[in-house]
Amino acid sequence: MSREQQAVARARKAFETGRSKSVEHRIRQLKNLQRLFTEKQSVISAAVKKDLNKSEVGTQLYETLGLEGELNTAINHLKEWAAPRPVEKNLLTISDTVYIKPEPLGVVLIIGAWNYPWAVTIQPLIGAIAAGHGGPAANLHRQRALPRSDWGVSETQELLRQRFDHIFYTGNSVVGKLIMEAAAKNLTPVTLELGGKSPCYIDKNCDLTIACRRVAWGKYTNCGQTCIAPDYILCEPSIQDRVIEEVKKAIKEFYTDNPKTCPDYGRIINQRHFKRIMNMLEGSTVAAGGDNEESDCYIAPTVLRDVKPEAKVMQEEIFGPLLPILSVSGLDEAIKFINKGEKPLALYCFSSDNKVINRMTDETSSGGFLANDCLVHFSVGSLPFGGVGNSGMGCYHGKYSFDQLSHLRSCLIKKLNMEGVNRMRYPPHTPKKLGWARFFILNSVDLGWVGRMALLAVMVVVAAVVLQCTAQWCYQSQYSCDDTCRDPIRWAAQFPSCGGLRQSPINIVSTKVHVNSALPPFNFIGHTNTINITVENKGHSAHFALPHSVRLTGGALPGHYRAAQFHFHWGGNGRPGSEHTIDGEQFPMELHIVHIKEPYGSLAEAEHDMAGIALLAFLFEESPDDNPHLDSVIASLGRVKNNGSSTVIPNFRLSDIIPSDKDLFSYYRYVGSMTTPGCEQAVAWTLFHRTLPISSLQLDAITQQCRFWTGQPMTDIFRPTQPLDGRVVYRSKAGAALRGVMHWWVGVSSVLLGRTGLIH
Ligand SMILES: NC(=O)C1=CN([C@@H]2O[C@H](COP(=O)(O)OP(=O)(O)OC[C@H]3O[C@@H](n4cnc5c(N)ncnc54)[C@H](O)[C@@H]3O)[C@@H](O)[C@H]2O)C=CC1
Ligand SMILES: CC(C)=CCC/C(C)=C/CC/C(C)=C/C(=O)O
Repeated sequence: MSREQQAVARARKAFETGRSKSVEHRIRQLKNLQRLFTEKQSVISAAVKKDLNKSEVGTQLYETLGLEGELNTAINHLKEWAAPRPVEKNLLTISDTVYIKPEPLGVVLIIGAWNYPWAVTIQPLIGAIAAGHGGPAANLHRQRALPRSDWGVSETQELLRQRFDHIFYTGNSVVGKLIMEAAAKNLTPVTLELGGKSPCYIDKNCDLTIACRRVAWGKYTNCGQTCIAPDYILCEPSIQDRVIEEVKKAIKEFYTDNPKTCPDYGRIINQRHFKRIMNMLEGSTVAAGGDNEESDCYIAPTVLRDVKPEAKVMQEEIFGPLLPILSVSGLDEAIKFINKGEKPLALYCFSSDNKVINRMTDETSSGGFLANDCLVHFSVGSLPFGGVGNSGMGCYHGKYSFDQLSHLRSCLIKKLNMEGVNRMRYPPHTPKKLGWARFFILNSVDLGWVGRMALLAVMVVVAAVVLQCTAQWCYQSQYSCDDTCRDPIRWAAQFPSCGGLRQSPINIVSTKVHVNSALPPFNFIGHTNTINITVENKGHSAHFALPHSVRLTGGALPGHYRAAQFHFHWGGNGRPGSEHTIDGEQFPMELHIVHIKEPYGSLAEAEHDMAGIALLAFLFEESPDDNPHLDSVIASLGRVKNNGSSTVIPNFRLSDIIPSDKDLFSYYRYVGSMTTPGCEQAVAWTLFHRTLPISSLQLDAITQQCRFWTGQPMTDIFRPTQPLDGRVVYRSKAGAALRGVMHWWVGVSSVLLGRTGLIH
């Protein structure tokens, strides 16, 4: 086994122990690394001094200071970074637990360059430890420093033959491609922090002294061997001389008249690079600097003027202290020039004019963009640092390092209930299910603070929608409606009252009814008033709303009642559709007029009272002729074909469709329920003997016009008859005395309450 294989095996074994997954362990490791920079600062600085002639202060300022900041950030935020991250949900997943769980990938190989040897290796290492990796194999390629731990090109090549879970590479683009090729063999993800030529546009509209000082600092720091150093200047010819003068002034200010002896001026890493940089001078005019000494790897801060795009120095990243100036006619040409090249790692623009800065950002692309300064974006831990295109892929710093080296695992934890909602995605697929799926999937729930505020409201909407999809009831005729709705025999599963012992409708066996002389005629109030009524398709039937002025007393009802609405139950295609049957006979249609006991304001309030709702029912019988009083009703149904649609019938009189109270003295009475969910057992039923006429043509017209909420034709809208369960059906006797009324009702109530008491 090679040294490299052993190192990788050790790292993998360490990872497989699972120790590195604990956040406490990661924080301990990061604190150990923190100690390295306090305890070994002078050793670190001395090593970098040997390599690059960086001063101790320079090493701290440009390398270790940033690392200390990164360590503090990681230690302080790790718990938060590593914690599961709840995400926005859609309506389909609102009741699930949906989150991102950051997980370590495994073993990470970090390959760094020599120019900032600590920054470019330890900074990704901080991310790797924070993300919970085992023992990352850091390859520190430094020529003179720490020789025994130095692994160079051949060791890196051997490492690349091993399998890793991520490779984080910093260096040039040519080697970057080799890294990616090696990684591809194992489909290992890569982060490539590469370089390239970072342009610097100086607009004539800016303070050139300040601009040139900042450019000079960015260029000559570390002797130009900085990945994000401004590679060359683009400016108009009119300002070139001033730019040269100002850069020269800054060089003198920073590095004295003799940079060679200045402790803050660095050296080229080796003679190979020295020769490479010196070769680039060929064909260009030196405007400042140019002095050099090969044995000392010294090249003075140098400015080149009137440089042509074809010049040698413009063919590759300089990575040394040469600053070429190229002429452009203005911003347009600068943008064109930049866009002709590869996408740079950094792009700099100096201008006092925001429009210039905005155009430069809008019309170009680069890893990072900095206006009116150089390099400092590297030190902002909250900004992702990385290239684009030829300057690299992936990014790091702060939380970005953690994320870059983590697997952001998508987790969705569902419960095994709520199966009804899932039906929209199970075959058979139908356009209706697709409609629901669109609604549930495309409506997201933002759980930000605003979202949290709105969550309650959303839950209500969702509950309503879920109910509609999972608990929506339907008539038997609709039952094929994607199997999401409940037909009458399953209403009770969702609406428990529907399984009660006082349910309606019933079959009335005429020979078993109890004739009761205490059931007097009714007293209709407002039935002859001319009113405008609103008709609405409610999805299961059409409701005709009645005003409060229509009222009802008498009929042995225990109080005064006001009308709420009337509706019809019908069949279809010649089939009968009444709800109640008499001696087993079903009638073509049935009219229900719903009344609420006073002082209740709504059905919901009335449903707690056993006689809170008074329902007057009329059966229709087929007649040879049309019933002209039904014309306006039939016409209005044609205007409310679809669920939710409504219309108005003007000048309507209830007395036109039902006989006057004088003619309605004969009726059946029993206590029961509403005939649609929730089947509230709060109804005093009155079914009149007197039937209403309707022709078969009218019946056809009624049953063929409307559609259910499911879109199907609204036919056979009746609930099958329910067991009597011991209840008594009474029949009124014409001419009954009014004084027996309360006595009758009290009698009925006590019988029912007694039964209810037995049941519970
Ligand atoms: N984007 C960024 O953050 C940074 C980018 N850079 C870029 O790096 C470049 C300068 O560094 P380099 O000269 O590349 O540094 P380098 O010569 O130190 O190479 C970088 C790493 O690649 C390894 N390597 C080199 N040749 C290899 C090969 N054939 N096979 C396998 N491994 C190999 C080296 O051992 C070293 O660890 C510049 O282009 C600079 O812009 C440098 C620092 C930071
Ligand atoms: C404000 C301040 C001290 C900023 C430091 C900017 C700087 C010189 C960063 C160096 C970045 C770096 C490590 C580049 C590289 O790898 O080439």
